[in-house]
Amino acid sequence: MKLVFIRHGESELNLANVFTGWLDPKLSEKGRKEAAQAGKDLKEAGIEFDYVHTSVLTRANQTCNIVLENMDRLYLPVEKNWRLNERHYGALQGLNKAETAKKYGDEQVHIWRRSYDVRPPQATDEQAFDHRYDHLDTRHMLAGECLKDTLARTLPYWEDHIAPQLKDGKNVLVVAHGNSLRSLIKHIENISDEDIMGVEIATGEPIVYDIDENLNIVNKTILYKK
Ligand SMILES: O=C(O)[C@H](O)COP(=O)(O)O
Repeated sequence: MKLVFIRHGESELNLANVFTGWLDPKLSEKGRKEAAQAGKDLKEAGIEFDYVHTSVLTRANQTCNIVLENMDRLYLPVEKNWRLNERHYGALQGLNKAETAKKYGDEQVHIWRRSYDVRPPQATDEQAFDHRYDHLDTRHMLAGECLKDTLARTLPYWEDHIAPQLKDGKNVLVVAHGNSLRSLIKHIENISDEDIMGVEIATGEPIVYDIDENLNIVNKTILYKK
C-alpha cells in the first residue's frame, strides 16, 4: 500500500516568516505552484489513491484541491479533521519568527519550534479558537502545543481513520502541516524524542511510503522537482 504525506505549499504567513499554527492564511503564489507540481509528480509516478485526509485549515485544503486537480482525481473522497491541523502555536501565533528570536534569543525560539515536549506560551481562548471549533469542547483543549501534545491528538486520528484504510489494502493521501506530519512521522518511523528535533518537512513535497499489511515501512521516497 502507498501512504503519502504532503505538507501544504508555502502559505502567505510562511512567506512573511510568521508563527502560524491555527491561524488560517491562504497559499502564496509559490505555494500554489508547489501544490500543482506535487500533483503532477504523483500523477507521473502513477500513484492512485483511495482515500484522502486533510486538516480544517485553508492552506492544507487548497493544497489538497490543487494536488487532486493536477492528478485528475478531484472526485476522490476527502475527510477533513481538526486533528490534522498544524501544532497550535499559542501566544506566538501572529508574531514574526526573526523578531521573536531577537527578543527572546535564538535558543529559546529553537526550543519552542523544535523541542518535543516544551510548550510555547499559551494563548487566551479568544485568540486560540475560531468559530470552526465551536463543536469541540475547547475548554479541554490546549491553546499552545508542543509536538508531544500534537501527537496526542493526531494519533487517535491515525489509529481510527488512516491505519484501518491501509490495513484494508487502500492507498491513502494525507495533506497536512509541518508539525502534524512530524508527529505522525515520529510515530510510524519510530523516531526518538531527541532525533525528531532534527526532522524538517519541506512544503509541497510528497513523502511516499510503501507500507506492508502490518503497517511496517518497506520503502520511503520523497518526490520533488523544483
Ligand atoms: O505554524 C507555523 O508557523 C509553520 O507552519 C511551522 O512552523 P515551524 O517551522 O516553526 O514548526
